[in-house]
Amino acid sequence: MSIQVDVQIRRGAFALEAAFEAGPGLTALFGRSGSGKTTLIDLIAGLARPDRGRITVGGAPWVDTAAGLILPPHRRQVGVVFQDARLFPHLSVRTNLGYGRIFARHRADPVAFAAVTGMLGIDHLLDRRPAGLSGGERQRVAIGRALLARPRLLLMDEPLAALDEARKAEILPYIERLRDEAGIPIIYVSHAVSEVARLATTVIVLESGRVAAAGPAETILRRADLVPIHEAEAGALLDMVVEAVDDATGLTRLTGAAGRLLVPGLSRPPGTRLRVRIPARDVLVATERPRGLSARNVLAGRICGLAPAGAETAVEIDCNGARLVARVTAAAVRELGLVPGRDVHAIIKSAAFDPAGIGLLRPPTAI
Ligand SMILES: Nc1ncnc2c1ncn2[C@@H]1O[C@H](COP(=O)(O)OP(=O)(O)OP(=O)(O)O)[C@@H](O)[C@H]1O
Repeated sequence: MSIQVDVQIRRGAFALEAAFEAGPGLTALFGRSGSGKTTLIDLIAGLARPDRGRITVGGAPWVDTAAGLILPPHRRQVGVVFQDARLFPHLSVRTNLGYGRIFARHRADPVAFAAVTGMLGIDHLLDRRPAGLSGGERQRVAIGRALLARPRLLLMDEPLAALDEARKAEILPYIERLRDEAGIPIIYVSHAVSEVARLATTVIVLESGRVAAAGPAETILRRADLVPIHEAEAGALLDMVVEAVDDATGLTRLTGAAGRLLVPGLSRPPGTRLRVRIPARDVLVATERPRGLSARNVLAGRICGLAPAGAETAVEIDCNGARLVARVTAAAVRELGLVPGRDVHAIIKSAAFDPAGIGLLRPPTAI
């Protein structure tokens, strides 16, 4: 299932003109405040009408202005999750969940109900009222309600923005499961690099109502010129597998194309596939293998690109097919003679490994 969007709309002084395609997994719409993310969600959900354009979901046209077609929201089979959960306060969680079903116009399916509540970890909350739930629990119920309407597409507009860090950490694994198990494309609006890095299969960068870049999360997020919020947050995403707990250090040993990494604070069983984000600011470059260094993680590689990143330079390093990126000053580039093709060592500071930023990874199943 995929979705194709090619739309134009003017809202006051703001003009949106955007085209993109989203496949299975989670597609992040990423951009500064005011870049048009919510406008795009409104157009896909049917809450706004484009001046011109087409939206097609799984081959079915939802919008085709040339043909005079604009399906109303209730005929779009789309689930929407907003920043606030928007549950009915006087109803139990179980009844709130049922509301999605009523609009889907089909009868209760106890198997689907149990699968959704199990996936979101909300079985034990069914008889409670929203007021007694934490913010994270409420959002999980809101996601469950959207899923039980059997949408062909799930739109999530900054679903974690109103939660504190602890609640965000609690809900992120459920969104990972949703991405990997729900079997429907998810379009996810965020301006938090860490969230996008952890969750996104594909990233669409919006700038002033236009698509500035689109592609796999690994490719987009390491480019400082495309990470629009704070270029210091650009970084690499490495696909790694848990090997074992290292006896000597008690750290978890991860292995991947780039080599081995020792990471603190992870309790994942061997064989677990992870996405590890390594911010460019936490990577140093050495032209010889460093000795007498406190950093444990040193990966050998070859410079494959240099790009300006604000006052500094982003050095892209190919470590056996995996790409790392380091931010260094222009002076260091000159003094160390950093040029494409040069063999180097990337030293990863331990600050790079924030356990909250390490996500579970499973390839999305094609549907
Ligand atoms: N109904 C409207 N009338 C006029 N201008 C509008 C309307 N709705 C949105 N805009 C403008 O369109 C631009 C894009 O807004 P939008 O909400 O899509 O951005 P966003 O990327 O979702 O921002 P944020 O991250 O702050 O939610 C903004 O400049 C906004 O002021």
